[in-house]
Amino acid sequence: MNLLFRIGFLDISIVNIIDITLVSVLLYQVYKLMRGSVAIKIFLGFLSLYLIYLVVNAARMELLSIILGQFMGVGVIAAIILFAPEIRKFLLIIGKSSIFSNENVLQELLFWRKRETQAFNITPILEAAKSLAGTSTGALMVISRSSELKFYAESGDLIDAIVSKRLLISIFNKYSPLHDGGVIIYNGRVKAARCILPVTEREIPAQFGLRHRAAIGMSEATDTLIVIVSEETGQISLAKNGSIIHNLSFQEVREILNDYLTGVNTDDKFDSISSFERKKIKRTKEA
Ligand SMILES: Nc1ncnc2c1ncn2[C@@H]1O[C@H](COP(=O)(O)OP(=O)(O)OP(=O)(O)O)[C@@H](O)[C@H]1O
Repeated sequence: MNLLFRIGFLDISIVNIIDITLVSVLLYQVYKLMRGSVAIKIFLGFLSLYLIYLVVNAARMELLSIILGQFMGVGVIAAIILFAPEIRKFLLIIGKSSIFSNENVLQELLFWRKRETQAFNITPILEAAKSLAGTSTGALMVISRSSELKFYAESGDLIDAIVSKRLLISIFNKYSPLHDGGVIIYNGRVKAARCILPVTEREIPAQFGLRHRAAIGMSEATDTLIVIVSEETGQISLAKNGSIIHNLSFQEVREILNDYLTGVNTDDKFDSISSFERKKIKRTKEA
């Protein structure tokens, strides 16, 4: 059964409406994924060309339709090459939200294993951050609640030691061979140090260098919370889901870290990069 509606001279069926709704949702998701990156301009260019192609095709303008049709055919391959990072990110997001992304959930289903608790004592992390900030020592700590992040851990040196203030301070000490890159902390253990994290490709405020770029990139690619201690200012920031909160007090870091590890939604606390810029401009004007 396919109900038909007549709007003007157009006959629209329920299937058409579902089709249009799904395409709109998909396009919006793609737009959200690319917002702020250079790729959005290329995407909008492609979309405009495709719409012109549809109109030209419907109007039966054959010559133009053939030319644009050829361009669209090559365009798909070109789009795959041009949008490779965005396609990768899109697939990662799907993987992240799927049941198989969580190693423990999979193990639970397959082996009926009891899930280990992910909440652990965060005081050593906070005290280390405080001490590192006090001596303006740069640090990047990736806290994961759902996975060991083996792929990223293997890019650095595997450690697998109980997290402690002394250990973290030793790792990030400027003279330590392990201080470059990020540490990965999972289930109360420092899994690895000197890890290379993915760098965001979005435009971010000029004040953020590579350390912050890597933290934002890691938060885009995984469900992790990243603690950043700035070497330049000694300030502490947190990154999650591609957003960042800057210059936090230790109490704020403690609260957000606690909420994250106990599964409370903290997303509303994080500024998107654009709103961070807007707030900064407002603060400058007010001063
Ligand atoms: N892809 C990456 N993965 C992990 N760590 C990285 C990555 N890129 C840079 N870093 C770390 O960031 C350091 C460089 O930080 P940089 O000064 O450029 O950043 P920043 O955001 O300005 O931070 P700060 O405020 O501490 O100066 C490097 O020494 C390295 O430890």
